[in-house]
Amino acid sequence: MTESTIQTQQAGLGTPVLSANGLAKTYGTGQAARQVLGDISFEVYDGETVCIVGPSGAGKTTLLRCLSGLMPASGGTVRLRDETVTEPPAGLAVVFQDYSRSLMPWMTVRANVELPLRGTPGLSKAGRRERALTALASVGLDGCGHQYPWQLSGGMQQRVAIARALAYEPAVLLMDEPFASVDAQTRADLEDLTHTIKERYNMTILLVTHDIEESVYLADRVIVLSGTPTSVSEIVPVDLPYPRDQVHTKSTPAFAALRTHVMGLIRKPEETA
Ligand SMILES: Nc1ncnc2c1ncn2[C@@H]1O[C@H](COP(=O)(O)OP(=O)(O)OP(=O)(O)O)[C@@H](O)[C@H]1O
Repeated sequence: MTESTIQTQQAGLGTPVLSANGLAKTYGTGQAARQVLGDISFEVYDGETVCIVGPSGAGKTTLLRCLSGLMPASGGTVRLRDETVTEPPAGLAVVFQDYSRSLMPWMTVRANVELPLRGTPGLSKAGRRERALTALASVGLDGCGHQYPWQLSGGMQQRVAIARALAYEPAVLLMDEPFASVDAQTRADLEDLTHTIKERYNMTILLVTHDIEESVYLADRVIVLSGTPTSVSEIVPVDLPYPRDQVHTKSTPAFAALRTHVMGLIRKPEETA
C-alpha cells in the first residue's frame, strides 16, 4: 500500500465503493503468455473522481475491463461495495471512447438513454422517460431526445453516452478514454461537464486517460501506472480547489507542479531502461 493510500484512509473517507486487490492479468498461455497487469491494488471512495493514467499499452483498458467485470482477471479480486465482481455488476456503468459504436443508430437519442433502464425493477415507462430526459438535460442536450445519434456531432454523441450512464444512476461511473475521439475544444467542454456531473450528482467516477493534464484537472486522486508488468507507481492526491477552470486552474503553479510530478513518474521507467 502506498503512502498516499494510507493518507486517504486516514483522512476518513470511509469504506471504499470500488476496490482492486492484487489484480493481475495475463493474456495468452504457455510461451505466448504475456502478463500485462502485475499486482494492482487501490480503492475508490464515495463521491471521488479518480483518474488512472499511464503510458500507451500499459494496460489501462485491460484494467478497466477487469474492474467492470467485462473480462476475468488472472489473479486478485475486485469488489463493488460488499460484492466481489465476477461479471458486469448492476452498480457500474461504463462510457467508452468510441461513442459511434456504443450508441444504437436506429434508435432515437431518448430511446438510447432509456435502453439500460428497461430491466430496472419498479421503473415504469413514464419513469424511464423522465429519467432519460433529466439526464439529457444535465448534459446540455434538452430538446435532442427525438433525434438520431448520427444527426449529432461527435461531442454531442459522447454526451448522449454519458447521459445514458447517468440515467442508470450507477454507484460508480467508469470512463475509458472518454474524450479521446473529439476535438480539443469539445474535449475541454466534456472535461468541464465531468466536473458538473460530479458536483450535481455527487457521482463516484473512475476515469482512464493517457492525458496527464486531463488527469490532474479532473481528479481528486491520480493513480499512476508504470512498469512491465504494469503496477501502481504512486497514488497522487490532487488538492486543487473547486470549482476548477480550464484557464485559471491550469495556469496555477500547483497545477504545473502536479503535472510535472505525474509526468516524472510515467517517464522514469523509460529513462532508466
Ligand atoms: N485481448 C487481448 N489479447 C492479447 N493481448 C491484448 C489483448 N488486449 C490487449 N492486449 C495487449 O495488452 C497490452 C495492454 O493493452 P491495453 O489496451 O489494455 O493498454 P492501454 O494502456 O489501454 O493502451 P492505450 O493507451 O494505447 O489505449 C497491449 O500490449 C495489448 O496489445
